[in-house]
Amino acid sequence: MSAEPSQSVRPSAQLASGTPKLQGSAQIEKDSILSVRDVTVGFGNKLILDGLDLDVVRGEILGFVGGSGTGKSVLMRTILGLNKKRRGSIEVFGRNMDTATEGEMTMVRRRWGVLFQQGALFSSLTVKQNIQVPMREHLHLSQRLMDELAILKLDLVGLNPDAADKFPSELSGGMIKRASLARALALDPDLVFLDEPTSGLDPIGAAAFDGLIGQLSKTLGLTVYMVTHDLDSLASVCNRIAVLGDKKVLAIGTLDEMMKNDHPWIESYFRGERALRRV
Ligand SMILES: Nc1ncnc2c1ncn2[C@@H]1O[C@H](COP(=O)(O)OP(=O)(O)OP(=O)(O)O)[C@@H](O)[C@H]1O
Repeated sequence: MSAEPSQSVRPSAQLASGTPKLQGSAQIEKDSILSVRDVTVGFGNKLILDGLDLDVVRGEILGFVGGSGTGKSVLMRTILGLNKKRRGSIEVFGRNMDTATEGEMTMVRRRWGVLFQQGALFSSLTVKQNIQVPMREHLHLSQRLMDELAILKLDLVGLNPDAADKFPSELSGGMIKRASLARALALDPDLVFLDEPTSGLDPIGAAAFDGLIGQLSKTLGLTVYMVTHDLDSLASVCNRIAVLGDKKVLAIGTLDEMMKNDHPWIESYFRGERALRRV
């Protein structure tokens, strides 16, 4: 995945609106549904994250950026419990992930959805069966009800019911992203993690996907944690942006605040030649 800001200029990229009213760090901590404190992750003798802090506020769309290989996916996987940390704590929905009981962990997993890079649909399952994987794991529903729910999820992400019986290999890139999002929404989550959701999409498809994320966030009250390299996504749907660098969150705030930040990487990302071309 390239670390370069997107070259494309979207048809209707604008500054995010509807930013939650945040009054300083105390308010952010109070409204936080994901709280990361002092998290340190390494592999062998290579330290990737060192004492990282982060809060994600209920209802916001947080864009997460950083140079290639800085650890954006590692952090997301650590939050999801797929990577071990060496130090620190992670609280999701008020539950400390180290001390939560198995039952509490199951409840937390039911309340989040994940869209991995490239969609990560099971290639041997149809779209409908993919959407039903989390339902089978967590719910006890009849096949008929799960079939109805799968069609509703497809509708939610703008796919026709006839996509239900297709295999991932029969879908376009944009349809794969939408089908993956439908699977991430299978259990009506409060929080979704999206790892580079618009990568590989053309500018019109990417703008439509951004629009979908914004609309779902608004109508379902979804909180969105989105790793992206896409400046248009950051500008059009993200309420806040976090920048990863030097093994930590270097800065977090609105796009306006990023535009004023004079850290060299942040400056070249948000005010470099490529970024300014999209203005
Ligand atoms: N399981 C692992 N074992 C060893 N090293 C790993 C492992 N997972 C990630 N890394 C290393 O951690 C570093 C950060 O990787 P990560 O995939 O999080 O970067 P990223 O910021 O998401 O990059 P990109 O924007 O290119 O996707 C890289 O140097 C990667 O090689």
